[in-house]
Amino acid sequence: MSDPFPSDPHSSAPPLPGLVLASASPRRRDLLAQIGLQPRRIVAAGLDETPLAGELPRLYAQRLAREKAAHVAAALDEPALVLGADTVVALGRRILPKAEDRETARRCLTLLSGRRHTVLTAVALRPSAAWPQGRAAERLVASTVSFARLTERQIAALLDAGDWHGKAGGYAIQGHAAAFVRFLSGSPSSVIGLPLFEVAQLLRGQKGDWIR
Ligand SMILES: Cc1cn([C@H]2C[C@H](O)[C@@H](COP(=O)(O)OP(=O)(O)OP(=O)(O)O)O2)c(=O)[nH]c1=O
Repeated sequence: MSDPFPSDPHSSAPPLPGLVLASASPRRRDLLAQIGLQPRRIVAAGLDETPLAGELPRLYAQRLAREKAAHVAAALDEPALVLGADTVVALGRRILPKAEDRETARRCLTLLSGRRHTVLTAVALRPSAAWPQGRAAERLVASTVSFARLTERQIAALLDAGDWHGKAGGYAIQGHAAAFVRFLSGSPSSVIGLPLFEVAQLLRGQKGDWIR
């Protein structure tokens, strides 16, 4: 039987672009899946994330999201829309580190105990050169999180839980720290790494049928 839908080798239609997630974060992949988006590819940018001297938290998050998306977009020779993001925990003008060891997480939790802080997530979209119809776009989302006062024993228990590893500010609101979060004002998905409402809005602003 002949193929009812033969592909036309002479078709001039451009190949469809794919969504590429420029992040090593499994949270970001899971958050995209939550709204029905599956990236065609996941490519970690692997950039140096050291803040510039005196860099303000908002500008830092925006710069990194932009750099992650642009870095991955520049390396692609296929039509693609690249999504980069960066999440920063800020105490006023101070940027708290991403906790890679227990002592850093302990220092962060001690600072956050009994206080309100800001969680900033910047997202950036960059089209690859092979998809010039795409538009560069970005958003910054700020949320406020208030922690209860933590005792030394409670901090030790949070550290033992281990889910602070690789998290901005040394805690995971989706993990054990939730037992100490008095309130969150803003975007829960943004605190975990990707503001889903804003990502959907940005995709709706692109040419093509990315999301309804
Ligand atoms: C505050 C907070 C942060 N986080 C996470 C989100 C981000 O993955 C991480 C902040 O580090 P990021 O540098 O934003 O992201 P990443 O290192 O995980 O991945 P990549 O740089 O490749 O994109 O902290 C939580 O999961 N829960 C929280 O409550």
